[in-house]
Amino acid sequence: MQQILIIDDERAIRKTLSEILGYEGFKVDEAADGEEGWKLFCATTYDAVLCDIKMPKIDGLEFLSRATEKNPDVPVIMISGHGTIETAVDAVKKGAYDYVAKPPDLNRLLITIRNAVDKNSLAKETKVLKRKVNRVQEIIGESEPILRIKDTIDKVAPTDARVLITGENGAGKELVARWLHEKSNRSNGPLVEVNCAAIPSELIESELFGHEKGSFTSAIKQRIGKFEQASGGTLFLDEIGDMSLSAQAKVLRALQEGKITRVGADKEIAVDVRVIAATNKDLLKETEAKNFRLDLYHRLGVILIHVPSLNNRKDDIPLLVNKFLADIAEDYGQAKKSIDPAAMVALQQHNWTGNIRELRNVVERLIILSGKLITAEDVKNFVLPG
Ligand SMILES: Nc1ncnc2c1ncn2[C@@H]1O[C@H](COP(=O)(O)OP(=O)(O)OP(=O)(O)O)[C@@H](O)[C@H]1O
Repeated sequence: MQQILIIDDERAIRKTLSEILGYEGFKVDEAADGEEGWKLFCATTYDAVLCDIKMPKIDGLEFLSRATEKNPDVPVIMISGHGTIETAVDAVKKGAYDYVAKPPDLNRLLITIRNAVDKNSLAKETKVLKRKVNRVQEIIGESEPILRIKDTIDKVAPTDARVLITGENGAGKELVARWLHEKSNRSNGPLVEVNCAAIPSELIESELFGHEKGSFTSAIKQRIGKFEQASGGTLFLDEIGDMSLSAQAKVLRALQEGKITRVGADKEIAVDVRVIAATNKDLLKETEAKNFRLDLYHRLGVILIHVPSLNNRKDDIPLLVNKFLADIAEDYGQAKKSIDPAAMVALQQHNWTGNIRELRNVVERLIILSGKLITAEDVKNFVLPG
């Protein structure tokens, strides 16, 4: 139920407003002066406040300034008597949502309150959504290797040291890179990701360093590369093991000198970028096979983080399953399903690929196909072949 606070020293006005708003379905609290109103405001998060301007002790403007400082999302509507209209206009400039004149026109008052409450709930929804979108997903796991990885992230993130993250596809390398950025002093800067395997080798240089208009046939306008885009932040080079040797040479130069040159340009541009790289390949083997430059390997791998596959940290499986059960239920807008301990053991004993996405898909399938309680039978029928 939406809650409104009415602050007015005239009892008759308080009573009338309170009755009407109560009739309209709001829960209403009343305060006879600014001080009492302030105490109530501090104790409850109201959906809107109606506040008289002229009051003993704390007056309406003082209340407004405290309220906007404490919780700027709660709309405050001023009630102005004779001679305070100018003050009311001033209050709106200082952050009041609106004002109504005394005696209030009840229709107008109700519309104003409804609009204010709607605006407030939209603001709240937007905040929740933004938090959901922006938040980096937690690294789930309490196994020894995961605890070690979290510890390394805490130690390494605030430095500018380059990090090479290895592990199978879907093991969680990108998640580690995101946390390295999030916990670094560069977290207000951009995190720019490049999937080196997804870009054709003839385009990778222009992708990384940018190009000048006309520098090659399809370069119809100037383009800023990922190194420049990431300036002040972090550049995440994913699948670095798939980068061509000629691009490797240029990346090496950029790392050595802190400068890049756009394709087709003569001018060098200084870039302030921290590079984090990841690969599912064994880069040392690739250097032996002459597919990867050893000097670049050493430049990139100041700190090495290996993300082990699920089979090497089976203790984490129940935690991950529970997390996915909760996340997927939330996505579907359903209550979280329970899982029988025997079903959990069956999942834990399964021989997983290194890809955590596989486990998530399995949990999603179980949620869709099982009853309220996921049983070992469900796991056998729907998940584990053979
Ligand atoms: N420890 C973890 N806790 C929770 N979720 C995880 C964990 N590790 C990975 N995930 C999730 O699994 C998925 C795959 O992880 P991520 O993309 O980081 O892997 P990757 O190794 O970078 O994969 P790729 O090699 O395909 O780029 C993502 O949705 C990620 O959020």
